[in-house]
Amino acid sequence: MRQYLELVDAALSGGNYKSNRTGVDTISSFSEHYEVDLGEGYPLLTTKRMDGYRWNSMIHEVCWYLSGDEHIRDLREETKIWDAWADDRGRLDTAYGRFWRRYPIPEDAARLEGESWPDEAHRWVTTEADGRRTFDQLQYVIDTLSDTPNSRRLAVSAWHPANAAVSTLPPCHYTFVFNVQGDRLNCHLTQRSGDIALGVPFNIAAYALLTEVIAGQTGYEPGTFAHTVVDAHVYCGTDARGEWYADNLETFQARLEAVDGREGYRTLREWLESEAPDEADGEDRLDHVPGLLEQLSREPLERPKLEVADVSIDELTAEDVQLRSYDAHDGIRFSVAE
Ligand SMILES: Nc1nc(=O)c2c([nH]1)NC[C@@H]1CN(c3ccc(C(=O)N[C@@H](CCC(=O)O)C(=O)O)cc3)CN21
Ligand SMILES: O=c1ccn([C@H]2C[C@H](O)[C@@H](COP(=O)(O)O)O2)c(=O)[nH]1
Repeated sequence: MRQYLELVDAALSGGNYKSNRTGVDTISSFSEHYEVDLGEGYPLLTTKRMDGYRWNSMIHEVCWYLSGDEHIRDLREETKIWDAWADDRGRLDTAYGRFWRRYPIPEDAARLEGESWPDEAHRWVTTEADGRRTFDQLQYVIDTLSDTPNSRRLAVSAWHPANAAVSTLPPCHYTFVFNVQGDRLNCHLTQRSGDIALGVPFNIAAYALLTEVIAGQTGYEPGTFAHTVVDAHVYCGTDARGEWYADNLETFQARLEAVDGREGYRTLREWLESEAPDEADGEDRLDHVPGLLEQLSREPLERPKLEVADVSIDELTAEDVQLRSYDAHDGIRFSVAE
């Protein structure tokens, strides 16, 4: 997908060196935005292989979001990608789906006079087993798309400010809005923080899938997926390896600017590997720059297609989604900064 390569290039060429809570440094860029027409195929990356176990992780992650679960007990049977942020009972306070499907409604005593809140009989309110009331944002969007498709209020939020302030890992992709134009269903995602090499390819795949599923359920054609990433970053290593970028970013960026043609990215990668200190022992591939330069050197291939069974968001399983006509360059391994 061309737009992903442009995002990689924009962050590397315009980004600043930035340390952060993980201890793995980054090259970081502010407010990157791109748009993809889902009518031209499914935007799964082809410059690295994303089928097989990566696809399995992504699709089960989406099913976990849709489940509304606050824990990863089912998800971790399929993939380890969230294990590092959960406790041994599988509890995780970055439960996207918990807020998508079960956003907490204030108790009666916590409400102020004049505020509007739905009662327990309301269409999208659930009274849970222990009596607490929650709101299903995603079902609200789906039903409103059928009833009042021109609504400009089709927003879903995974952000609860008070929870985010104390959470181990507040949601990264924290709000999305659907918008109908003609017969097309568009989706705009805002992400506060994006790990361009590892997280963002999953995020693109997940929201493009979600848009296709909801378009199918509501009778629209999948339209544009628009994505804004506020802190768009490339991890570049720890200690001496990370610091090398602090001291040499200008030289690196001048060389990147001078690249002419795809082969030039490979030459830049070779220069980088010969100049930068090796990664510390046991810290292989926390520097994502070489793997991303490799991707920039590859020609994107034809976009694949998705086939999604006609089932509701409550019934959707991994088997209901088939990837068709997918061909990709070799996989690239990156390590995750915790
Ligand atoms: N630094 C960082 N980057 C992220 O993308 C990220 C976090 N932290 N923390 C929370 C979640 C977890 N996510 C992750 C975590 C790991 C992979 C990962 O290792 N992906 C491998 C495939 C691993 C697998 O499928 O088993 C890849 O090559 O894409 C991807 C997304 C996205 N998020
Ligand atoms: O879906 C996701 C989840 C997480 N990320 C990345 C973005 C950051 O690199 C880390 C989160 O660290 P913060 O310090 O909380 O920003 O995880 C992602 O890209 N996509």
